Amino acid sequence: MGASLQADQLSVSYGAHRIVHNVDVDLLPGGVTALIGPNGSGKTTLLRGMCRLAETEGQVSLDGADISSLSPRSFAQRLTILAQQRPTPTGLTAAEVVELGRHPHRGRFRRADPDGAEVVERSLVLCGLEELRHRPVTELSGGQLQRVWLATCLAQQTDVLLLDEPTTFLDMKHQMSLLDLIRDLADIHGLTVGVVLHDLEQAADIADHVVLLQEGSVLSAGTPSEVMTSARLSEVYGVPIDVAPMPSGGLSVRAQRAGRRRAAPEAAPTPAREESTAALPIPA
Ligand SMILES: Nc1ncnc2c1ncn2[C@@H]1O[C@H](COP(=O)(O)OP(=O)(O)OP(=O)(O)O)[C@@H](O)[C@H]1O
Repeated sequence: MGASLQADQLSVSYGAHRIVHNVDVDLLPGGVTALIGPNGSGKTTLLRGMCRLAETEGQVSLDGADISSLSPRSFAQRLTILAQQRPTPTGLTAAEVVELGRHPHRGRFRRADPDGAEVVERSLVLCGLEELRHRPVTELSGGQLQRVWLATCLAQQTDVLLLDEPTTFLDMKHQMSLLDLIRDLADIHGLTVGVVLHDLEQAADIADHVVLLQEGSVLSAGTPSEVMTSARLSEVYGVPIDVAPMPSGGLSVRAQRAGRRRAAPEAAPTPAREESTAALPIPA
Protein backbone atom coordinates (compact mmCIF):
# COMPACT_ATOMS: atom_id res chain seq x y z
CA MET A 1 0.00 0.00 0.00
CA GLY A 2 1.47 3.36 -1.01
CA ALA A 3 1.69 6.46 1.14
CA SER A 4 -1.29 8.78 1.33
CA LEU A 5 -0.97 12.50 0.75
CA GLN A 6 -4.11 14.41 1.60
CA ALA A 7 -4.96 18.09 1.45
CA ASP A 8 -7.85 19.14 3.67
CA GLN A 9 -9.42 22.53 3.12
CA LEU A 10 -6.11 23.70 1.71
CA SER A 11 -5.68 27.28 0.56
CA VAL A 12 -2.46 28.46 -1.03
CA SER A 13 -1.42 32.09 -1.43
CA TYR A 14 1.34 34.20 -2.89
CA GLY A 15 1.53 37.13 -0.48
CA ALA A 16 -1.93 38.66 -0.29
CA HIS A 17 -3.16 36.76 -3.36
CA ARG A 18 -5.01 33.58 -2.57
CA ILE A 19 -4.74 31.30 -5.58
CA VAL A 20 -6.06 27.94 -4.34
CA HIS A 21 -9.25 28.02 -2.29
CA ASN A 22 -10.16 25.44 0.37
CA VAL A 23 -9.52 22.33 -1.68
CA ASP A 24 -9.75 18.74 -0.56
CA VAL A 25 -7.43 16.61 -2.66
CA ASP A 26 -6.31 13.05 -1.98
CA LEU A 27 -3.54 11.49 -4.01
CA LEU A 28 -4.42 7.87 -4.58
CA PRO A 29 -2.01 5.76 -2.45
CA GLY A 30 0.23 3.69 -4.73
CA GLY A 31 -1.54 5.11 -7.78
CA VAL A 32 -1.30 7.97 -10.25
CA THR A 33 -3.36 11.11 -9.76
CA ALA A 34 -3.33 13.62 -12.61
CA LEU A 35 -4.01 17.29 -11.95
CA ILE A 36 -5.51 18.95 -15.00
CA GLY A 37 -7.03 22.34 -15.76
CA PRO A 38 -6.49 25.39 -17.95
CA ASN A 39 -3.51 27.73 -17.67
CA GLY A 40 -3.58 29.65 -14.42
CA SER A 41 -6.11 27.34 -12.74
CA GLY A 42 -3.68 26.72 -9.87
CA LYS A 43 -2.20 23.27 -10.58
CA THR A 44 1.41 24.26 -9.84
CA THR A 45 0.37 26.32 -6.84
CA LEU A 46 -1.59 23.39 -5.40
CA LEU A 47 1.37 21.05 -5.92
CA ARG A 48 3.66 23.58 -4.23
CA GLY A 49 1.25 23.90 -1.32
CA MET A 50 1.21 20.13 -0.92
CA CYS A 51 4.98 20.01 -0.46
CA ARG A 52 5.60 23.02 1.76
CA LEU A 53 6.93 25.26 -0.99
CA ALA A 54 4.19 27.87 -0.63
CA GLU A 55 2.24 29.66 2.07
CA THR A 56 -0.79 27.57 3.06
CA GLU A 57 -3.81 27.45 5.31
CA GLY A 58 -5.59 24.20 6.07
CA GLN A 59 -3.77 20.91 6.40
CA VAL A 60 -1.70 18.53 4.34
CA SER A 61 -1.06 15.12 5.84
CA LEU A 62 1.29 12.35 4.84
CA ASP A 63 0.08 8.99 6.09
CA GLY A 64 -2.07 10.87 8.58
CA ALA A 65 0.73 13.08 9.99
CA ASP A 66 0.57 16.83 9.43
CA ILE A 67 3.51 17.57 7.10
CA SER A 68 4.38 20.68 9.12
CA SER A 69 5.29 18.35 12.01
CA LEU A 70 7.96 16.51 9.97
CA SER A 71 11.61 17.60 10.02
CA PRO A 72 12.93 18.81 6.65
CA ARG A 73 15.12 15.71 6.41
CA SER A 74 12.41 13.15 7.14
CA PHE A 75 10.03 15.04 4.83
CA ALA A 76 12.62 14.91 2.03
CA GLN A 77 13.01 11.17 2.56
CA ARG A 78 9.27 10.74 1.96
CA LEU A 79 8.30 13.25 -0.70
CA THR A 80 9.93 14.95 -3.68
CA ILE A 81 8.84 17.21 -6.49
CA LEU A 82 10.03 17.64 -10.04
CA ALA A 83 9.33 21.34 -10.33
CA GLN A 84 8.85 23.15 -13.64
CA GLN A 85 11.87 25.38 -13.30
CA ARG A 86 15.10 24.69 -11.51
CA PRO A 87 18.34 26.61 -11.80
CA THR A 88 20.97 24.61 -13.69
CA PRO A 89 23.93 23.97 -11.37
CA THR A 90 27.34 24.83 -12.82
CA GLY A 91 30.40 22.59 -12.60
CA LEU A 92 28.51 19.31 -12.09
CA THR A 93 28.06 16.32 -14.36
CA ALA A 94 24.70 14.59 -14.85
CA ALA A 95 25.68 11.80 -12.43
CA GLU A 96 26.81 14.32 -9.81
CA VAL A 97 23.47 16.10 -10.00
CA VAL A 98 21.61 12.80 -9.62
CA GLU A 99 23.73 12.08 -6.54
CA LEU A 100 22.31 15.25 -4.97
CA GLY A 101 19.08 13.27 -4.62
CA ARG A 102 20.80 11.16 -1.97
CA HIS A 103 21.26 14.17 0.28
CA PRO A 104 18.38 13.40 2.71
CA HIS A 105 19.69 9.87 3.14
CA ARG A 106 23.17 11.05 4.04
CA GLY A 107 22.19 13.81 6.36
CA ARG A 108 24.70 16.23 7.76
CA PHE A 109 28.46 15.57 7.52
CA ARG A 110 27.88 13.26 4.49
CA ARG A 111 27.20 10.16 6.54
CA ALA A 112 27.63 6.78 4.88
CA ASP A 113 25.03 5.90 2.27
CA PRO A 114 25.66 2.23 1.48
CA ASP A 115 22.83 2.01 -1.09
CA GLY A 116 23.66 5.36 -2.69
CA ALA A 117 25.84 4.29 -5.63
CA GLU A 118 23.43 1.53 -6.68
CA VAL A 119 20.37 3.76 -6.39
CA VAL A 120 22.03 6.54 -8.41
CA GLU A 121 23.03 4.04 -11.09
CA ARG A 122 19.50 2.62 -11.28
CA SER A 123 18.01 6.11 -11.50
CA LEU A 124 20.38 7.04 -14.35
CA VAL A 125 19.42 3.88 -16.24
CA LEU A 126 15.67 4.32 -15.66
CA CYS A 127 15.89 7.79 -17.17
CA GLY A 128 18.06 6.68 -20.11
CA LEU A 129 21.08 8.72 -19.02
CA GLU A 130 23.86 6.11 -19.20
CA GLU A 131 25.59 7.86 -22.11
CA LEU A 132 25.26 11.30 -20.61
CA ARG A 133 26.43 10.59 -17.08
CA HIS A 134 29.80 12.35 -17.46
CA ARG A 135 28.50 15.37 -19.39
CA PRO A 136 28.38 18.73 -17.59
CA VAL A 137 24.70 19.57 -17.06
CA THR A 138 25.25 23.05 -18.49
CA GLU A 139 25.88 21.34 -21.86
CA LEU A 140 22.64 19.30 -21.91
CA SER A 141 19.51 20.02 -23.93
CA GLY A 142 16.25 20.93 -22.18
CA GLY A 143 14.91 17.37 -22.50
CA GLN A 144 18.15 15.77 -21.33
CA LEU A 145 18.24 18.08 -18.33
CA GLN A 146 14.60 17.27 -17.54
CA ARG A 147 15.56 13.58 -17.39
CA VAL A 148 18.49 14.38 -15.10
CA TRP A 149 16.13 16.13 -12.67
CA LEU A 150 13.71 13.22 -12.80
CA ALA A 151 16.57 10.81 -12.04
CA THR A 152 17.53 13.06 -9.12
CA CYS A 153 13.99 12.73 -7.75
CA LEU A 154 14.12 8.94 -8.19
CA ALA A 155 17.49 8.76 -6.41
CA GLN A 156 15.77 10.40 -3.44
CA GLN A 157 13.75 7.16 -3.04
CA THR A 158 10.62 8.78 -1.68
CA ASP A 159 7.16 7.30 -1.20
CA VAL A 160 5.49 10.24 -2.91
CA LEU A 161 6.56 11.77 -6.20
CA LEU A 162 5.07 15.04 -7.45
CA LEU A 163 5.71 15.95 -11.08
CA ASP A 164 4.87 19.33 -12.56
CA GLU A 165 4.46 19.05 -16.33
CA PRO A 166 7.23 16.44 -16.59
CA THR A 167 6.78 15.92 -20.35
CA THR A 168 7.82 19.51 -21.15
CA PHE A 169 10.92 19.53 -23.39
CA LEU A 170 10.66 15.79 -24.10
CA ASP A 171 10.36 14.36 -27.61
CA MET A 172 7.68 11.75 -28.37
CA LYS A 173 9.85 8.76 -27.51
CA HIS A 174 10.96 10.19 -24.19
CA GLN A 175 7.41 11.30 -23.37
CA MET A 176 6.19 7.74 -23.88
CA SER A 177 9.00 6.24 -21.81
CA LEU A 178 8.35 8.77 -19.06
CA LEU A 179 4.65 7.87 -18.98
CA ASP A 180 5.57 4.16 -18.84
CA LEU A 181 8.01 4.89 -16.05
CA ILE A 182 5.37 6.81 -14.06
CA ARG A 183 2.98 3.86 -14.37
CA ASP A 184 5.72 1.42 -13.32
CA LEU A 185 6.68 3.54 -10.33
CA ALA A 186 3.12 3.22 -9.07
CA ASP A 187 2.40 -0.37 -10.15
CA ILE A 188 5.72 -2.02 -9.36
CA HIS A 189 7.29 0.21 -6.72
CA GLY A 190 4.08 1.35 -5.00
CA LEU A 191 4.86 5.07 -5.27
CA THR A 192 2.10 7.58 -4.87
CA VAL A 193 2.36 9.90 -7.86
CA GLY A 194 0.74 13.29 -8.40
CA VAL A 195 1.35 14.67 -11.87
CA VAL A 196 0.33 17.87 -13.63
CA LEU A 197 -0.33 17.19 -17.30
CA HIS A 198 -1.63 19.42 -20.07
CA ASP A 199 -2.10 16.58 -22.53
CA LEU A 200 -5.51 15.25 -21.56
CA GLU A 201 -5.13 12.01 -23.51
CA GLN A 202 -1.91 11.30 -21.65
CA ALA A 203 -3.68 12.09 -18.38
CA ALA A 204 -6.52 9.69 -19.22
CA ASP A 205 -3.99 7.09 -20.32
CA ILE A 206 -1.89 6.90 -17.18
CA ALA A 207 -4.01 8.25 -14.32
CA ASP A 208 -6.15 6.19 -11.98
CA HIS A 209 -7.62 9.36 -10.60
CA VAL A 210 -8.02 12.82 -12.11
CA VAL A 211 -8.52 16.16 -10.36
CA LEU A 212 -9.84 18.97 -12.55
CA LEU A 213 -9.06 22.48 -11.31
CA GLN A 214 -10.74 25.69 -12.30
CA GLU A 215 -9.83 29.08 -10.84
CA GLY A 216 -8.14 27.54 -7.83
CA SER A 217 -10.99 25.19 -6.90
CA VAL A 218 -11.61 21.52 -7.57
CA LEU A 219 -14.37 21.28 -10.14
CA SER A 220 -14.39 17.51 -10.36
CA ALA A 221 -12.42 14.50 -9.13
CA GLY A 222 -12.72 10.81 -9.96
CA THR A 223 -11.73 8.33 -12.65
CA PRO A 224 -10.69 9.78 -16.04
CA SER A 225 -14.03 8.91 -17.65
CA GLU A 226 -16.00 10.35 -14.74
CA VAL A 227 -14.14 13.66 -14.81
CA MET A 228 -13.26 14.12 -18.45
CA THR A 229 -16.61 14.45 -20.14
CA SER A 230 -17.00 16.41 -23.35
CA ALA A 231 -19.43 18.90 -21.78
CA ARG A 232 -17.27 19.56 -18.71
CA LEU A 233 -13.97 19.93 -20.57
CA SER A 234 -15.56 22.15 -23.24
CA GLU A 235 -16.91 24.45 -20.57
CA VAL A 236 -13.74 24.62 -18.49
CA TYR A 237 -11.31 25.04 -21.39
CA GLY A 238 -13.65 27.32 -23.34
CA VAL A 239 -13.33 25.42 -26.62
CA PRO A 240 -15.40 22.53 -28.01
CA ILE A 241 -13.76 19.27 -26.96
CA ASP A 242 -14.81 15.82 -28.13
CA VAL A 243 -14.17 12.92 -25.78
CA ALA A 244 -14.59 9.30 -26.86
CA PRO A 245 -13.37 6.00 -25.50
CA MET A 246 -10.55 4.43 -27.49
CA PRO A 247 -10.64 0.73 -28.44
CA SER A 248 -7.22 0.30 -26.80
CA GLY A 249 -8.56 1.79 -23.54
CA GLY A 250 -8.04 5.41 -22.52
CA LEU A 251 -9.86 8.34 -24.03
CA SER A 252 -9.53 10.23 -27.26
CA VAL A 253 -9.70 13.94 -26.38
CA ARG A 254 -9.84 16.33 -29.34
CA ALA A 255 -10.30 20.09 -29.21
CA GLN A 256 -12.00 21.62 -32.24
CA ARG A 257 -10.26 24.57 -33.79
CA ALA A 258 -12.49 27.39 -35.01
CA GLY A 259 -10.13 28.70 -37.74
CA ARG A 260 -9.70 27.61 -41.33
CA ARG A 261 -7.82 24.41 -42.08
CA ARG A 262 -4.72 24.43 -44.28
CA ALA A 263 -5.86 24.04 -47.88
CA ALA A 264 -5.40 20.52 -49.23
CA PRO A 265 -2.67 20.43 -51.90
CA GLU A 266 -3.92 20.24 -55.50
CA ALA A 267 -3.88 16.74 -56.97
CA ALA A 268 -0.54 16.16 -58.71
CA PRO A 269 -0.45 14.65 -62.22
CA THR A 270 -0.19 10.87 -62.14
CA PRO A 271 3.51 10.03 -62.55
CA ALA A 272 2.80 6.63 -64.15
CA ARG A 273 1.03 8.29 -67.07
CA GLU A 274 3.79 10.87 -67.56
CA GLU A 275 6.38 8.13 -67.56
CA SER A 276 4.48 6.03 -70.09
CA THR A 277 4.09 9.09 -72.39
CA ALA A 278 7.80 9.82 -72.15
CA ALA A 279 8.55 6.23 -73.03
CA LEU A 280 6.57 6.31 -76.29
CA PRO A 281 8.66 6.27 -79.43
CA ILE A 282 8.79 9.65 -81.15
CA PRO A 283 6.88 9.39 -84.48
CA ALA A 284 9.06 9.98 -87.50
N1 LIG B 1 5.00 33.56 -7.61
C1 LIG B 1 3.78 34.01 -7.88
N2 LIG B 1 3.35 35.17 -7.35
C2 LIG B 1 2.09 35.64 -7.59
N3 LIG B 1 1.18 34.99 -8.36
C3 LIG B 1 1.55 33.84 -8.91
C4 LIG B 1 2.87 33.29 -8.70
N4 LIG B 1 2.92 32.11 -9.38
C5 LIG B 1 1.74 31.96 -9.99
N5 LIG B 1 0.91 32.99 -9.70
C6 LIG B 1 -0.47 33.15 -10.16
O1 LIG B 1 -1.23 32.07 -9.67
C7 LIG B 1 -2.20 31.66 -10.61
C8 LIG B 1 -2.10 30.15 -10.79
O2 LIG B 1 -0.82 29.86 -11.33
P1 LIG B 1 -0.32 28.37 -11.47
O3 LIG B 1 1.06 28.43 -12.01
O4 LIG B 1 -0.54 27.66 -10.19
O5 LIG B 1 -1.35 27.80 -12.54
P2 LIG B 1 -1.25 26.52 -13.44
O6 LIG B 1 -2.60 25.92 -13.45
O7 LIG B 1 -0.13 25.65 -12.99
O8 LIG B 1 -0.92 27.18 -14.83
P3 LIG B 1 -0.13 26.65 -16.12
O9 LIG B 1 -0.98 25.58 -16.74
O10 LIG B 1 -0.07 27.87 -16.99
O11 LIG B 1 1.22 26.17 -15.70
C9 LIG B 1 -1.95 32.45 -11.88
O12 LIG B 1 -2.90 33.49 -11.96
C10 LIG B 1 -0.57 33.04 -11.68
O13 LIG B 1 -0.45 34.28 -12.28
